[in-house]
Amino acid sequence: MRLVADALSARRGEDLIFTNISFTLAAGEALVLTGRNGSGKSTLLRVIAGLLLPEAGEARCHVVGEEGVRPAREFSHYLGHRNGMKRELTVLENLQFWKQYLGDVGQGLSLSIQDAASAVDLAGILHLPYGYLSAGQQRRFAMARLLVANRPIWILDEPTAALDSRADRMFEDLVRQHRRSGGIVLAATHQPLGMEGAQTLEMKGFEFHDLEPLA
Ligand SMILES: Nc1ncnc2c1ncn2[C@@H]1O[C@H](COP(=O)(O)OP(=O)(O)OP(=O)(O)O)[C@@H](O)[C@H]1O
Repeated sequence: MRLVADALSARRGEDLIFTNISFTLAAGEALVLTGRNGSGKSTLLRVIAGLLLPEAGEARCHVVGEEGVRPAREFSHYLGHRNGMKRELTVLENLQFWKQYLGDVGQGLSLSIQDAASAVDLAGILHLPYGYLSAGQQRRFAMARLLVANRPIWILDEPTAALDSRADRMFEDLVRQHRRSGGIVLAATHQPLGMEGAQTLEMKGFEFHDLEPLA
């Protein structure tokens, strides 16, 4: 599996946020996005995940043994700033929904919901409504979503916000394990996050132009 971002440009509202971004990631490789607030990190991650249409270019996957290419979104997990869970449903119901909705793609097997809960150190509270959990517990279960459906590309936007240092390490291990089994990881993060040897890409954002003084 290879992920290729080819000359991507994206617009938010009227503004071009970035142009001509290209990179290639092979199985097991990772990319860390850096850059100041508002420089376009989340926008690029959302474009690759297929949640925003690019203005130009494409993000595609080359799958070993398959002819042709497929959109990167078909192989991607996206963990954004929000957890993507319904507060009124139990943790189990939320994860059941995601397991069924996302399904497995590529080689490799997903974990059962019980095993995913254990992997994020929260076995035993699957029956609780998601809204009852602490912010850190909610984030851990959002991470468990990455495990209940097998998708080779993990797209992570500040994934460890709200986590304590123990949970940071737990997530680092999950990222390392994912990469060892051939997974690809893209992240906007200020934490080390198991991203050893990762490529980095500094987002510059669009240029601010000086405003004309008022007459
Ligand atoms: N829905 C939107 N409509 C219009 N402009 C937007 C929208 N979302 C983001 N932007 C603008 O796009 C630019 C890039 O935002 P983005 O969230 O990609 O940056 P970021 O590098 O991830 O920032 P941060 O580090 O603060 O999370 C910013 O100038 C932001 O104001």
